[in-house]
Amino acid sequence: APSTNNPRDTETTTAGGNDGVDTYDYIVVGSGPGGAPVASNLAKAGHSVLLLEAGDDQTADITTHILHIGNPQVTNRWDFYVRHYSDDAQQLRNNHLTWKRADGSLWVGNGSAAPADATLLGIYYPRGATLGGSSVINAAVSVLPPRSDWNFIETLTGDGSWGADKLRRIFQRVEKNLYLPSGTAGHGFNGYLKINSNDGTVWDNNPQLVETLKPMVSSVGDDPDQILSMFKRDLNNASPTRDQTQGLFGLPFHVNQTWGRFSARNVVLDTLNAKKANGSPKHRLTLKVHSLVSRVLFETKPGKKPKAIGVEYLEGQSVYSADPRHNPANTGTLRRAKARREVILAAGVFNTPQILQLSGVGPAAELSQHNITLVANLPGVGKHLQDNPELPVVGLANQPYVSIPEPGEPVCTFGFPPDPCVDAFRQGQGPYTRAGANAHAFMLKTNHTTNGERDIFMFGIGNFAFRGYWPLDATSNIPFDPPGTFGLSMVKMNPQSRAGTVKLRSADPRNTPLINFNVFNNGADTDLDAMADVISWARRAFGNVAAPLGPIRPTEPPCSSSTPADCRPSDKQWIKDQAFGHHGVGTCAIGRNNDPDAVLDSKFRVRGVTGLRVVDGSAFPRVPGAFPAISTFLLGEKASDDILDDA
Ligand SMILES: Cc1cc2nc3c(=O)[nH]c(=O)nc-3n(C[C@H](O)[C@H](O)[C@H](O)COP(=O)(O)OP(=O)(O)OC[C@H]3O[C@@H](n4cnc5c(N)ncnc54)[C@H](O)[C@@H]3O)c2cc1C
Repeated sequence: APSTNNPRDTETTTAGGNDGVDTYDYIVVGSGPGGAPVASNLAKAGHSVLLLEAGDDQTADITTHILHIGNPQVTNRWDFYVRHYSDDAQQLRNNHLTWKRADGSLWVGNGSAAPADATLLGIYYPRGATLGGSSVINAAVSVLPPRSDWNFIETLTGDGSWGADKLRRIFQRVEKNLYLPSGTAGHGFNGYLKINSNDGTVWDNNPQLVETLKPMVSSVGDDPDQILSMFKRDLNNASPTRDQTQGLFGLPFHVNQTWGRFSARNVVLDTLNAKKANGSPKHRLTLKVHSLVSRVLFETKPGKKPKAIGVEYLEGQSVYSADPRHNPANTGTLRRAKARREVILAAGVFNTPQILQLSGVGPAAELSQHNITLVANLPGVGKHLQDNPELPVVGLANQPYVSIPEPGEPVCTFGFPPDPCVDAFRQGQGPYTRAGANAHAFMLKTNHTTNGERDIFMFGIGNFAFRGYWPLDATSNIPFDPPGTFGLSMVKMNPQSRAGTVKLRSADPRNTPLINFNVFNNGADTDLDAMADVISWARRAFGNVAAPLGPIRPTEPPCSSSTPADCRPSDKQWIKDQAFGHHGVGTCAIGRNNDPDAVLDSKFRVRGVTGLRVVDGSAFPRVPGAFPAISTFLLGEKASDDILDDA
């Protein structure tokens, strides 16, 4: 069934001007890490809540439960194509541009190699569009941001309910830590948000990876002979020096005891399925999937700010054009729902600003181009899009990386059927029930850190380098990595560039917006120099990997010279050309009262109107740390507190 209604939750009111439209206390739009906790907490507090989600509920798809194979699928993702630059010449240098050919097929490669009949779509940027949002398709890396990211919001807004200590307490409230001794300071053990880390055994089966990481450990002054204990160091520890501490750590993930994905979907379903003793629903939560919200409805009265009183949505499967299953003939059925108290937008970094703009809340000049009636002139809606630039430093070892199988265990095909590891997973056994070899993080502080904190996050992969995303059904000129490839993925934290934009392509709510990340714009040298330093550092570390595996020969970024200074200009150009991202935030940012670009106040309220908040990745004024999912869950929790305080 496309929707799950608790009949007594909906009140179809014919009196009081509600026009026979279903009315709830709150309407939440989007069920990712931002929206799911809000919908759940408001319902648990006794309110009636309608949660509208454009995607499906894919709980029945086993791949959405197995982190090791849970990639974006046609059933759970939206395909966006973005620009990194306004400058066409620079844009065309990216090796992962997706193009559409005359026969409708997709091709991936840079501008110099594109077939003559190909039209540029852009750089592929998938988002989760399913119950649970992107937390159902992400890599589930679960890292708290540095304290400074939360303190920044406190300083920016002067709101003492922000700040690192406050958010750490929220984390403790919601975390269900599965990898540390109960009672470990700074962690929670009784919450809902399951976070697990490696138990150390994976490293026995991946000795070459361990050898590869040893020179990196030495480079920050740590003892490589102690490396196995470092894999269990807690990256989310509460030490006051955490954000300055370099070196190797274990990497936590939002998964359960047997490495099954825990996502925002669980938060919704657990609330929806909770029952009273008599078997009736415990909470007044109504979920409607296949519901693409097209605009917020406002009530306007003289002398008062416009008040959000509900939403319009298109009911139907795959109505949005980014859905790979989209059929343009499917226009959906227009529906309305009303909110007595508030509407909360949590549709993600691209769709929340799109909904606001379609509703008349955004930059006045842009809205008038699309003949949208202005409700509130907020120039910051869709501005300040930002991301963590990511790039692998790649090398070739003298041997292939071999992961030693546990005796008697099947060989996994990573989702290609028949995959014997899927059956084993269903029985709580096999390789998919344990941490993979990517369950480590190497943290580095470069000379370009702007605040004395570590500014680079890394992890290493054998036989493969992660160069970003492109449509899997595309043909491409991207070569396969030979066995022995070592891909050291680096993620730039605290990126300085915050100049991306999300603008309406048209007033059709089924159309995707125009997205340009404008990467390496402001503060470009800080980010580029930090990443270029890491490339030089990694080449040195590769050269120090012991025989017979090493030394590892650096292959990418390409540079034939052995003199680091000679490589630097081409390295910086390579970073500009090939860095990618998938952590976009900031398009409806919280900001100070006198900032014209501040879309939200410190309580997530949309300025210029009442009854409307934004609670998702768009609200961050800067990218939280290296990975935003856990920070977004915490936003959802904090916003729940703020909304209930006002209720
Ligand atoms: C492939 C991939 C890998 C990632 N890996 C990691 C990682 O390992 N660790 C990490 O921390 N972060 C990772 N991220 C990022 C992280 O998952 C997101 O930052 C996070 O999920 C954002 O949460 P959100 O609530 O803002 O939006 P989302 O999770 O994107 O949820 C938005 C929801 O709103 C729905 N929606 C959109 N428009 C409408 C509409 N008009 N009407 C109704 N519903 C709508 C969407 O269908 C979606 O379900 C990854 C993201 C991707 C895509």
